[in-house]
Amino acid sequence: MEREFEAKVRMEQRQRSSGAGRTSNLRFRAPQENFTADDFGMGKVYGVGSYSKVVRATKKDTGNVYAMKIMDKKFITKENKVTFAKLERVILDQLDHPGVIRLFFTFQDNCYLYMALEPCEGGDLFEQISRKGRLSENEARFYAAEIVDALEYIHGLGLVHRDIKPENLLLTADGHIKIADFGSVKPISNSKITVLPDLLNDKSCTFVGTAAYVPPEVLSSSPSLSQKKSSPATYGNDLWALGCTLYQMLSGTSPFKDTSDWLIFQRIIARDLRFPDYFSDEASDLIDKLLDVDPSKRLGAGLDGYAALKFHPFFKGIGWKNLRASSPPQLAQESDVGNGDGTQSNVHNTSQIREYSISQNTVHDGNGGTTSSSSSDPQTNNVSKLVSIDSFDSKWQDFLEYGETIVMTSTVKKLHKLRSKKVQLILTDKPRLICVDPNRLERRKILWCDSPVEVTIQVVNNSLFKICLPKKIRSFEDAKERAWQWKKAIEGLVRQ
Ligand SMILES: Nc1ncnc2c1ncn2[C@@H]1O[C@H](COP(=O)(O)OP(=O)(O)OP(=O)(O)O)[C@@H](O)[C@H]1O
Repeated sequence: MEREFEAKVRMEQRQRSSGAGRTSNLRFRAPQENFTADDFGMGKVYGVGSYSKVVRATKKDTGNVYAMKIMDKKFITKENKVTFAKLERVILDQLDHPGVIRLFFTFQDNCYLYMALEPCEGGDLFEQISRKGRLSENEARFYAAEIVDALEYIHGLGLVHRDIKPENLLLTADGHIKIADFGSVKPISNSKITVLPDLLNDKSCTFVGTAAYVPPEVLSSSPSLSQKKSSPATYGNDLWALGCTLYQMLSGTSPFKDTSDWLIFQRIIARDLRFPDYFSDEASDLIDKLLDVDPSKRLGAGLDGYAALKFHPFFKGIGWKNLRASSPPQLAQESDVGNGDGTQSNVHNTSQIREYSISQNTVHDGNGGTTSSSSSDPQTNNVSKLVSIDSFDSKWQDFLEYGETIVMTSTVKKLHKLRSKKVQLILTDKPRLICVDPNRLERRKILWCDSPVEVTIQVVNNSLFKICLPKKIRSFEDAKERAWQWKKAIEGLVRQ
């Protein structure tokens, strides 16, 4: 795998030195350094994405702090994510806007690629919505304005982000928005951004976004999402996602939220959109215009689109020229509990749809969940992805025995009567299912280990599942909606 990765990089370098393509004179602003991981003190994990882990890293000699995006070369090669990683590197290198995460430098070693990014200590917009339940109109207006300002810049360069969602909208320590995660970006034909031709043409770049924020035209252009057919990338994609994000800020949940991706897609295609009555007329009107089924008619698309968007009555009072100098909303801290209507249902609804099929073979299980009869089952595919990315996180290594590997892990809620407790569930290849206190980093229990003991998993819905042991049933809620993945992973190990 590693060789394959190096070969791809070498091929890219050869193409560059032979002058092929539009990047023959591409010089990186953010240099490729000869640093090693030992040059940094690695701190807390900011977040884990589908192909990376982002860690707070302090350069030992300068004391400078970075958000270090670390990608396992074997993992990204195996999962065909090399293009995403390279594309993000090349694009971020050329972006310069206060509303976009800045890339400072990159380096690599035998196993990992490292991207030193500007750190965002305020978490992401999803967390703010979760903590507050829902945002006030003033708060939502401010964040929406900063997103519009950054999108105007990105679109002005001829780029479509294609994965705008609250999780990718990060917050600085003082509360300003920065757009992150440019792995799905698509340059349009006359883009001002320089990109290697192989990055533009690579088939592994097929991408349709994140279920809850995907516009209807992307769904109707790929009846089976497994088809390697490029979805039409237009600025309208991001404007639709902006409309969904604004709706989510104001209500606490995304507008087409449902219990499975399949049902979400049905609601998007039917534009099954309902506005809560506490939305102001201006907010409803703006969202309505961003969620136009015709991408070219969405407010913000078209030639003078951004002027029309910025002058919408919802944005009345926004000082567009001084946005970054004006005071952002107060950030809610982790201990703050939201009490709006959105709190209860505010679980991540962001499963990413990249190259697998969700169409004909998906059937409903009668419990509000879905399962699939085919080998291209998304849930099954996700399990194999998680095997790698979860093993990538070494925080839980202390709980393992020698040679034991993590198959899947998640912070979940253990539900008991009316109470719930946060626990870290760790499934290993031994196999064992370990329950850890994630705050104290102490082992609480081994729920199950390889023995003649029968274990089955009952899925209640995408988030809720029960681990059924002969003498005990324990209920859990996985906010990342991985109930089906837990079932497949645990029962898969039982069968082996
Ligand atoms: N600059 C940053 N500062 C602080 N946290 C960050 C930064 N960049 C990313 N993160 C955190 O790390 C998480 C993963 O980052 P990112 O989305 O870039 O990874 P990814 O592997 O491309 O994931 P995916 O494509 O699944 O969203 C983010 O959701 C966020 O919580």
